[in-house]
Amino acid sequence: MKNFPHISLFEELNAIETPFYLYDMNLLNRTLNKAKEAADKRGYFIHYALKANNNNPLLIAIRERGFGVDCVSGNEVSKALEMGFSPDTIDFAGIGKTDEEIETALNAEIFSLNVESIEELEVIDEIAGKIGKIANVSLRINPNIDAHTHKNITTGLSENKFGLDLTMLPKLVDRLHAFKNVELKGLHFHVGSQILDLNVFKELAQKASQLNHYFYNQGFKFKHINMGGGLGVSYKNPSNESIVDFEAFFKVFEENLSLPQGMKVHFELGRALVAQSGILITKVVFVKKGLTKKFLILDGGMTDLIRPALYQAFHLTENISREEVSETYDVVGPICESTDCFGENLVLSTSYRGDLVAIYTTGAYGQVMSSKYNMRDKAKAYYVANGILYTEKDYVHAINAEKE
Ligand SMILES: Cc1ncc(COP(=O)(O)O)c(C=O)c1O
Ligand SMILES: N[C@@H](CCCC[NH3+])C(=O)O
Repeated sequence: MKNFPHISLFEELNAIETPFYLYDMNLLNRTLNKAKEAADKRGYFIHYALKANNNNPLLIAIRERGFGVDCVSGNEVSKALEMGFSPDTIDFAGIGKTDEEIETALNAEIFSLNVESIEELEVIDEIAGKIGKIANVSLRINPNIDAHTHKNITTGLSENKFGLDLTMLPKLVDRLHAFKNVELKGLHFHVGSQILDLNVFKELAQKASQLNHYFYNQGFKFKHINMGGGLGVSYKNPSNESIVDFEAFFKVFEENLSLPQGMKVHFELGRALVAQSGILITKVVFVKKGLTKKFLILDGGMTDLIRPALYQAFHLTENISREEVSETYDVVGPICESTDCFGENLVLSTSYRGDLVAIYTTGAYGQVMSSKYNMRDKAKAYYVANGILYTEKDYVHAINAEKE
């Protein structure tokens, strides 16, 4: 259990019904502080990509540091507003916004609707006209950059369902002046997720600067440029690399963006802000001997954490009930699907029925992507702060009491 930082709480954790998510609020706060410090010193603004995790304690910490929110559905916009984020810090992306979702965003007068097609722009213009609003809009351009990440989470290559293709720009520019109820505020990019190669961001910064220049020369003087999210985290080494190098990330943009004076630079980070703060805790139900393999069958499965099944994603997995590392297992969940497997040939402590197993780096795209398939109950969330274990209600109560 080299990586488990909350072993002093073992008895309490062992008494909770598994599987459950455990969030480290001290680590979250340190991560947010580092990100903010590196962004603030360059005048950059971060919208947290709420899709990564929408639990209230995390959103409160994010709001309190003055971050905005990046949303991808009308319900996410409503959630951000409900949690007290100021409308002028909320942006809304997504290729298939419904009329109702567009209306929700327009009525709330959010910072920007990030538009992904000419067809969408036409509808936004029409709806804004109908309800007497001027829509704040940014154009999501697909810069045709290879994000060098898993093919299922890359979004910036040509003929991707996301964004406006570069070849369409002349046609787009011709049409832009015709929209009466739209104010073009900025450009938006996002090329993929879990990007570890900073050269991808260097290429993005350079291409984005050229594209902004192209629009500038056509008379479009945008107020902001949004570089999206996508910064990756270490799934292999969560305890040694618990906080992403935000300084190095923002420096790439500082060195490679070339923009007119006064233009604001925005980001939409999700995973890098919250992934390492979450751990999925699950219990060994059976240790099953196969013909040549041993299976560790857990009570947590792909309904609780779908990333391994969906993207063949690796998450470091440890038996936290025992010390010595000595056996090789295929670690699987109980769901009736062959892809319900957290990892093959993983080396863990010799494990026994009832042991607790920690699956790390699950704060982003973990709990939010859970389902009730097989009529399973959803895993609950617990929070640790300063060595104390809380339910969500108790944690929110404690931080409110602290403020009084
Ligand atoms: C448009 C957009 N912005 C931001 C994000 C956040 O990405 P990440 O969690 O990789 O930072 C995503 C998800 O990939 C996205 O699609
Ligand atoms: N959900 C994905 C990333 C997609 C991000 C949204 N565009 C993951 O778990 O890695």
